[in-house]
Amino acid sequence: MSQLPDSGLALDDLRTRIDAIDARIHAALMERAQAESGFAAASLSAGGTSALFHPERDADMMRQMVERHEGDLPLVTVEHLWRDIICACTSLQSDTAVHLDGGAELIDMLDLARFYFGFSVELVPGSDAADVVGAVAVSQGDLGLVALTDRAEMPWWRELSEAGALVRARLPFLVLDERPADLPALVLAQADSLVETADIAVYDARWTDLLPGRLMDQGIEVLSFFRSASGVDALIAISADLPEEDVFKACVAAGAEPEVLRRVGGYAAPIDGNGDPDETFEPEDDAGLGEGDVRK
Ligand SMILES: O=C(O)C(=O)C[C@]1(C(=O)O)C=C[C@@H](O)C=C1
Repeated sequence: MSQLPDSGLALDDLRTRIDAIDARIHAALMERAQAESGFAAASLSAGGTSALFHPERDADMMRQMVERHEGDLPLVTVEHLWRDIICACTSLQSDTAVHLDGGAELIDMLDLARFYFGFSVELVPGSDAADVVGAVAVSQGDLGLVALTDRAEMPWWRELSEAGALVRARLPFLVLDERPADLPALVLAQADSLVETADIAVYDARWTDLLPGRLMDQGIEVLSFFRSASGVDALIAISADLPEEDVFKACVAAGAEPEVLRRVGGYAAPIDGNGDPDETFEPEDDAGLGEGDVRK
């Protein structure tokens, strides 16, 4: 009879053990899918949408997972399995499609979409980010996936609004030095009351002149920017603890006095999967900016 050196168990015994574990996993999956019923109605009465997309809750669950994770199985594998399970369960409650930004490499976009939303949701290719914003805004609770590039080809975030689509999550959520599905992206969804609980607030900020290099000193991350004829259109991220007037002051202190400053969403702070699970991800620099007031 063949033996496996690490466990000392015979092949048949190992298979019996695996069968028992699989039966427990399968039973738990069926139980979870059943437990999901009732969430759509509860979500609507809590001020959410029927989409059953609650990224702050997702973030809490992922943080718990990171804390209890041990052993050889890569954390990112557990993340993906868990995302697939969540989306398979929610798709029993609501039909949510995900609209994809056609401006990004299709293979990267598909990888990201399937990693986070599994195979239970319909994917709808869009022509560009603005198209995705529009599609989410008029949908029955669909989501949008927009690739984040330092420099945008158009200020697509101008169309984000409380009445339409807002930024609701940032991907990848689990930040690792190397990981699959690593295209930086934002998830868009229709406004719901739960956006207020996000860790990080996202603003549409516009000012004349250059993009100052001192924004990061004020705790402002430039997610993306567009250089217009009159100045800069930027999508910026800053702690959601700050009231809007303090965000304005922070921009002014950095040398970018906004003519427009509009809150256009928020997201749960990504987890740094490389280090201490209690620490949230801190971006290394100002979206690749150097020291001076340079990028035009
Ligand atoms: O806890 C919720 O609010 C749910 O809607 C349930 C659930 C889940 O399946 O665990 C589903 C979708 C959300 O994104 C987060 C969690």
